[in-house]
Amino acid sequence: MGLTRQATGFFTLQENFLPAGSNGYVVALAGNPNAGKSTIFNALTGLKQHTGNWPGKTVLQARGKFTHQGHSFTLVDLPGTYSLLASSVEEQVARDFICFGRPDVTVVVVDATCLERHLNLVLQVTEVTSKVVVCLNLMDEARRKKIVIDVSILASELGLPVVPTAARRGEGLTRLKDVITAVATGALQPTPNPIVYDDDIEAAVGRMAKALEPILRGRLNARWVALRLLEGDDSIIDAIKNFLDTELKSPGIKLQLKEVLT
Ligand SMILES: Nc1nc2c(ncn2[C@@H]2O[C@H](COP(=O)(O)OP(=O)(O)OP(=O)(O)O)[C@@H](O)[C@H]2O)c(=O)[nH]1
Ligand SMILES: [Mg+2]
Repeated sequence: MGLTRQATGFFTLQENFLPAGSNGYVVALAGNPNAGKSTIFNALTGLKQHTGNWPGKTVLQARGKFTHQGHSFTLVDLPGTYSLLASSVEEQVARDFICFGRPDVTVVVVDATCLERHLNLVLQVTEVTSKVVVCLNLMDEARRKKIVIDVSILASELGLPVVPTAARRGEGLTRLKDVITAVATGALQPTPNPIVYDDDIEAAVGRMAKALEPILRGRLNARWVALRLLEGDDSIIDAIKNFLDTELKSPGIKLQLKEVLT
């Protein structure tokens, strides 16, 4: 019967973002609502994705292209999301793309005027992928509010490149493209500082991840999946079934999970 629609779920997801003939690197733009993702998207691609002052307006991901230093990029503007826990449609769209769309680079746009709140998503994304660039946007607002951020300390604490921008004025966007290019080509390899949990959680996650590795076969970060399962986020089981056509409900995995939890 050949490949079924279901069996090609992963490719279907890619097709949604990348129509036939697309080439080059894929860059995801993630971030909390109102961080300035669509403003950056429009500035980089020349398209006119709606921007405004209310949260959650980008519900579906928009796609556009740009070239830089001789490389082609497809930029995907994701809906605003506070977390990757997929508790709303927007969060699920963003999570699914970051996890299963396999972007070459994920840019997390954060608001420099309320950095602490926005860094939560940065940390969550680094649990899925290390190919992350932090875009520290709204720097003009931060300056106006006399907020001073030591960008190099922030970068070394996170283990990630951090690019300050004021996207509405076009500030910092060339450097943002330089850094995206460096990460996409592998010239720059971010090494995010891992989040370390309590010993008992780490032990459970370690065992669970080991059981998941042969099933996921490098298509998704096993540690991240283990954390979601231990947290009781069952939506990841369905997403893995959909996009990777892989069953996590097998008796083997259920048993593993039960063993780890007891
Ligand atoms: N002052 C200032 N305003 C900005 C900057 N970047 C974006 N904005 C403004 O912030 C508001 C939100 O920007 P958007 O680009 O729509 O934000 P978003 O992250 O796409 O929002 P969602 O789609 O809801 O997730 C708009 O009014 C932008 O003009 C910036 O660097 N400085
Ligand atoms: Mg938007």
